[in-house]
Amino acid sequence: MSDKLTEIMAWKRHEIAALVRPVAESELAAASAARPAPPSFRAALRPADGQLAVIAEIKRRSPSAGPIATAVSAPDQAQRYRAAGASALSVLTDEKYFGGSLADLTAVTALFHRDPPAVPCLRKDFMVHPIQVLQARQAGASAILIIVRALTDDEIKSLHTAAIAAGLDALFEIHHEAELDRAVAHGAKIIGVNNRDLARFTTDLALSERLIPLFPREVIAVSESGIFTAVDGARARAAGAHAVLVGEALMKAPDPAALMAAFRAP
Ligand SMILES: O=P(O)(O)OC[C@@H](O)[C@@H](O)c1c[nH]c2ccccc12
Repeated sequence: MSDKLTEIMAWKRHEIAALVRPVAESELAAASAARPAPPSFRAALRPADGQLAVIAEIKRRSPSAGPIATAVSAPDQAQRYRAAGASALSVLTDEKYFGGSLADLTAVTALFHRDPPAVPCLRKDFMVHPIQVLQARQAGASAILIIVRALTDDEIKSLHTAAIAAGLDALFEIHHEAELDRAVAHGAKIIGVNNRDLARFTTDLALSERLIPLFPREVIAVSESGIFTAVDGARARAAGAHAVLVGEALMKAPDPAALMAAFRAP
């Protein structure tokens, strides 16, 4: 595992230590039933028109890019992305490394509740315990992230079981072929290739081109990171991606709608 990812996961375990307690599937189901059902993340990634789905990420900064758009309001950015045609949103909720928060996610889903239509939101964070899945459901998320290379099989099983109990989808993120086998073994329905190597902070879409063709046909494929241009979007589509997950390029785009259209251009 990359040293930066190791560092972040260690921080995350420390950060949530005070919250950690057993979380029964019944509690997750009750938390889900107590709130309006969130829009389906999985359905958003297979649009009826067959076009490439765009998951637009709200990301103020990152270890690899540094500051991106540090003063942006999450609800404002969410509205901008919705107006631009985003299929779904990815909302960073890690504060230390990415400048996000659970409050951001709650504000975005509350906005969509007040002012429909709602766009499904992925809670983008380093998940290590079901308590974070409960937090995600309570914040109105539609999906959570499972970073395969950073978790044991028991941890993955625990998070995936909790997500299912809470009525959430799970985006399994991989960076190597061995991780694809693990994700499939866990019954992943949505698998993303992170084109960024968190050890060297390099990105290479060749990773999506190599790994996505190996996915089982029924799995929804997402190409994540380092997608900036129409060519990048075309490469992801040609590799067999159903969706792209884009942060920095869309956070910096003067016209997010034009950039999303460019990713989808035939
Ligand atoms: O800003 P980019 O290069 O478009 O990357 C977006 C997204 O893929 C990236 O932020 C990401 C992919 N996997 C993650 C896991 C945690 C935090 C962030 C990420």
